Formats: sequence, C-alpha cells, structure tokens
Amino acid sequence: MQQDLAKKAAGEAAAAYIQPGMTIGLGTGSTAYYAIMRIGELVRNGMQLQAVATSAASEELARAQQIPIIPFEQVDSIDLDIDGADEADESLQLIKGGGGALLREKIVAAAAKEMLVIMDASKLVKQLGNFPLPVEIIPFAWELTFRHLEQSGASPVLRRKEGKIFITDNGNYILDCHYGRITAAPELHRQLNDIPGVVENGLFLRYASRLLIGYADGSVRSLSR
Ligand SMILES: O=C[C@H](O)[C@H](O)[C@H](O)COP(=O)(O)O
Repeated sequence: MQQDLAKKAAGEAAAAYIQPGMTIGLGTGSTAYYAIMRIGELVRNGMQLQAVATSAASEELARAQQIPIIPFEQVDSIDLDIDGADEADESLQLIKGGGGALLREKIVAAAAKEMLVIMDASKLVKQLGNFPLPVEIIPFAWELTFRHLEQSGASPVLRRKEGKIFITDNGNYILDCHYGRITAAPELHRQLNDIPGVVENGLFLRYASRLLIGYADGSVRSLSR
C-alpha cells in the first residue's frame, strides 16, 4: 500500500514533463499505470498529444482513457518515453522486464529523445542484480539457450504464470537470470545478446535521462544525468 502511494506519486509527477503536441511513449507496469491515468486526464481536459504503447496491456488502458494511440509506421520520433523500472542505480542504469515487456520497451526507449523513469524509492540500488535480469528468448530450442545462459554465470528460471509458460506480447519466453550482483553491465549486455536464441535482455544502460523517485508521503525526488 505504501509502495502504491510512492508509485502513484512518481507516475503522476511525470505529467509535468509533457508538452502539448508531444508524441509520448507509454510504459508498462503498475507505476506506468498511474502515468497513463494522469495522461488520460490531460487529454480529456483538452491537451493535444499522441502516444505509442510498449505493450498490449498499456495500449488497452490508454485507449480506455481516450489517449490517441498511433501506429509505429506513423511515428517520426518519440518526444518523451515514460516507463517504470525494476531496479535503477545512480548512474541511471536500469533492469526492466519484470512484467515481460522489455523488448518493446527497449525499442521505444531507443526511439525516444528522452526517457523518464518512474519508480518507488525501493527500486533505487547501489548495484544492479538483486532483481533477476529478464532475458527474452525465442521458444525454439529454448533449452539450449537456457544452458548457454547458465554458462554465462546466471541461474536462469523459465518464467511461468498461473502454471503455464509465460508468453510475451511477441510470442517469446522469458528467462529470469539470477546474478546476485552485476558488476560489468555493458559486457554482460553484449554477452547476453550474442547468444543465439536471445532476443533482448532487460539491461537498459544508456536510455534513461531522468529518474522520478516517488515516496509514500507523496514527495518525488528527481535524479538526472
Ligand atoms: O516489463 C515490465 C516493465 O519493464 C516494468 O516497467 C517494470 O517491470 C516495472 O514495473 P512496476 O512499475 O509494475 O514495478
């Protein structure tokens, strides 16, 4: 509950960075939910903007809030991407993908001029890695990819939901990789994406331009590059 108040504070604070006419990237997850709800209010109060969504769930929520969603072929550039994170360090490196949306989230983040990360204070860490790193893999021969990842020093776990293998919006699987501490994130990022069968991993190392860190008392701390 306290954590929800903190997420709400961070999510709603993102609205202050939105200017009329912008194309916004809508993130995924329980913190992005609050940002999307707030953006819906702005739209219903007359602000002109358009958005792209990083998941089917966020697209559905945004449409229900009357936020105009445009197809990617109509996107020239994204002015501001607003998304959550599972962990962030003070260099603004992130782990994302706890909700399984990391691939689309990374594509949108890479296309955005700015990425605003909204999170509650519990997610700010000294070193990434306590949260298991989500790695999206294709289902074909996934057991081989699993073994490859084990050799990288991870303890991968195939993600399941309600007893069934979790399937991403892209039809892929997720391996949650326990590293404990990630000391050389850029090397790990490269190493993981070099493994055949790996589509993308949840390390976002150079995208975030600002963290909005929410607290249960409603206050928000901003940390930027
Ligand atoms: O795949 C999901 C995303 O990366 C989320 O942004 C991340 O898991 C944080 O989600 P939440 O705000 O629900 O903690």
